[in-house]
Amino acid sequence: MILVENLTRNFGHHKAVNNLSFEIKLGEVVGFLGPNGAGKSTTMKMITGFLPMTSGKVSIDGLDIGKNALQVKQKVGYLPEGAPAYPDMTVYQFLRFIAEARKIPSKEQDLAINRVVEKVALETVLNRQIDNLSKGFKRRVGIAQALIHDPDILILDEPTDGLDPNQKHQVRCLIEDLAENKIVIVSTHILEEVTAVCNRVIIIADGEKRFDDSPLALQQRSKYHNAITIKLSYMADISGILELSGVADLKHDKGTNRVTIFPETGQDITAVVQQYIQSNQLPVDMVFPEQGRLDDVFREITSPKLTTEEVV
Ligand SMILES: Nc1ncnc2c1ncn2[C@@H]1O[C@H](COP(=O)(O)OP(=O)(O)OP(=O)(O)O)[C@@H](O)[C@H]1O
Repeated sequence: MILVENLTRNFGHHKAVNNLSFEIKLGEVVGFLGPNGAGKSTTMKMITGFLPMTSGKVSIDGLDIGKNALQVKQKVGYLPEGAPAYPDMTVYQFLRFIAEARKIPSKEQDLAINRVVEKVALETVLNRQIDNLSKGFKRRVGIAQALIHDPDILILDEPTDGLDPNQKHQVRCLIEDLAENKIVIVSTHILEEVTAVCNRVIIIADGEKRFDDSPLALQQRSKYHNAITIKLSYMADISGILELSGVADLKHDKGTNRVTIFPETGQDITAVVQQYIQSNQLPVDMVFPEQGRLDDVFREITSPKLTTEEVV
């Protein structure tokens, strides 16, 4: 278990992380989200013991990181932002080097290297120089080094940043696979990542926690959650839709002839809308169920807090 209590880090007068508290249990895959400069990497570095905190407390399985840094680091695998490695080394040399640095006994190193090479599928590039690998493979090498000592906790800072869609997909599948019996924290500013791989979302902005709940709860904050958009092939009278039970509002974009129908909170309006379309023989080309627009929710959650003077 990870327990973070009132974690704070100042750089000069700037509070990069401000009084952050949360608790993460085994089996949780946490998306740690925030805009650029929100304090994600600074938090990750403090949780992994790579950066001293200004104040607060981090403990892992009851061990205070300030007092037991070495023991805590043995429990944690960390992929820093940008997945730094030694570019002149081959993948094998790098993993061997990390196994040494992690003080894995010589007799167990081959086993540890083979295990992560298989897990992360690095067999085909084992003897290639890291510098010459694609970004996707470089990232996988970074994940392999984080896993080499078989940690219970995996902290990945922007693991899919800069990857193409196929590579992103591969890394996400890998994270899902790894998450089974670990705690995984994935720092990202990519919203789709959260719904793809995480079962919990923590959002920070200006170093402070702004949201901590499930990805579904995040989607439910969107006005578009469970809304339905229909595309009309030509103009038709749709005024009766607003009278339907459970419908809160509608938006008609006359340029594209798309109508978005918003439900009252918690209502499922699929059946009533479909029935209305049929009984009124509306010229509908397509029907799109909406999941919720996370971009809007993210903007709302992370927008700067207004001061009392600004509110007045
Ligand atoms: N070593 C440092 N010295 C001074 N300021 C720093 C240092 N490291 C981070 N900061 C500042 O602290 C704030 C938080 O930075 P951090 O890198 O943690 O943000 P982030 O959420 O990871 O951003 P990004 O998504 O851009 O990586 C930023 O304003 C950053 O400029």
